[in-house]
Amino acid sequence: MADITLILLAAGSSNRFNSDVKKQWLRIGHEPLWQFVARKCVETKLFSKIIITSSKDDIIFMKLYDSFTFVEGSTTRQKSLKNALDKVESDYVLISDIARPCIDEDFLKSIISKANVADCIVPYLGVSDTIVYGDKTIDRDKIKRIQTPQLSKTSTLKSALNTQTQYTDESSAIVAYGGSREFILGKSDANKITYTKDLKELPCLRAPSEDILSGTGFDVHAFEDKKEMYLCGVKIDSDFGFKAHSDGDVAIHALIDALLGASGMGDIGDSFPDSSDEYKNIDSKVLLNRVCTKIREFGFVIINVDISIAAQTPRIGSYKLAMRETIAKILGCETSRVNIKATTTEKLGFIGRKEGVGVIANANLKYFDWMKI
Ligand SMILES: Nc1ccn([C@@H]2O[C@H](COP(=O)(O)OP(=O)(O)OP(=O)(O)O)[C@@H](O)[C@H]2O)c(=O)n1
Ligand SMILES: C[C@](O)(CO)[C@H](O)COP(=O)(O)O
Repeated sequence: MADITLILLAAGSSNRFNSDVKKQWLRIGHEPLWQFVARKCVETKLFSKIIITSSKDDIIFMKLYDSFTFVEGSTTRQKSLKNALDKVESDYVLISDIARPCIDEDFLKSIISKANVADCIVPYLGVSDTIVYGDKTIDRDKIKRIQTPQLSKTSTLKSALNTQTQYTDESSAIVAYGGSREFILGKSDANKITYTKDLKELPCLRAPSEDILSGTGFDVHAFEDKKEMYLCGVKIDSDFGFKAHSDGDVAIHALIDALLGASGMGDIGDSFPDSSDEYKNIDSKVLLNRVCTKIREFGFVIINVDISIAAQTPRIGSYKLAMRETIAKILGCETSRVNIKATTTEKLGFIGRKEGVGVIANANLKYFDWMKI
């Protein structure tokens, strides 16, 4: 069998999908869609290497899920593809949109079996409706809806893409370059998710798991004179604040770790390293907002959070409602889904000696149910 590298393109921004969730992160059972597709392709044993293109922001999290070769994408499909092609050494390369999740082994084999027939093997579907272009009814038998996966000779495709012209698929680039293209009949299972309505047409997609995912976060900060104090995003009336690289909002930091824990997305230092100047004195509400956006993009919904603040000083009671409201607004949930508790440590330990504050937070998430869209 020919040596074939598979490139799965997953660096798009899902604009037309128009949802909080990016289509490549929709959950099939527990798996994000990109992993569901890649795993099925691994199981076919047809490929010597699998490369996945993804946005720079997503790659760090994808690496927590699996050990494929991840390559940073770019602003267009073709530019993302070129980044991945730089890593291809095999004679043939099969390229597919991650947004075509229901391609199966038989379909892949039927495309690969034509490897020697042309420079690019392309699946297509015909159309059965009348087609009008401007005022003119055109011959619909000449219309082809082009699908992926497409199999190309690697050297031909690399040469064909050595251009500034942007093509919407590999076969168009190869034909424009003077290469040959062989069409084979595609299938509706290989249709692409572009809009949310497309999901209903794809038979292989299982519902997301109904499991509840729970995470815990813990953080401590020492007091520091002459700083403003923020807890849960609320300014506290105090002569001192917290020693920290950021604004020191220890409660938001614990909450971020709880959310990252529940979603399996590492910890706060992985996302916002304290070695980076970008985060110096940063408002922790901005960090929480970024984490919430990512959590939603990756297919999670926040159920509730619970925050326990251990402080001998300051007294928290009068701030609790403002804290709940501030956090709920950032989380995009009802105030009732955010609970704030406070306790002293009965003057024991570093908290009791008024040297700092400790916070434990808990978060519960579920998967976004795209079947209800
Ligand atoms: N800069 C880009 C744009 C697209 N793609 C990938 O190319 C495939 C086809 O693109 P499309 O369906 O248009 O996806 P998006 O670009 O995400 O969608 P939209 O145009 O609606 O934002 C997708 O699997 C997408 O992830 C990519 O790798 N890099
Ligand atoms: C490659 C493709 O899927 C073939 O139909 C299509 O051209 C991708 O276009 P998009 O605008 O990037 O979705």
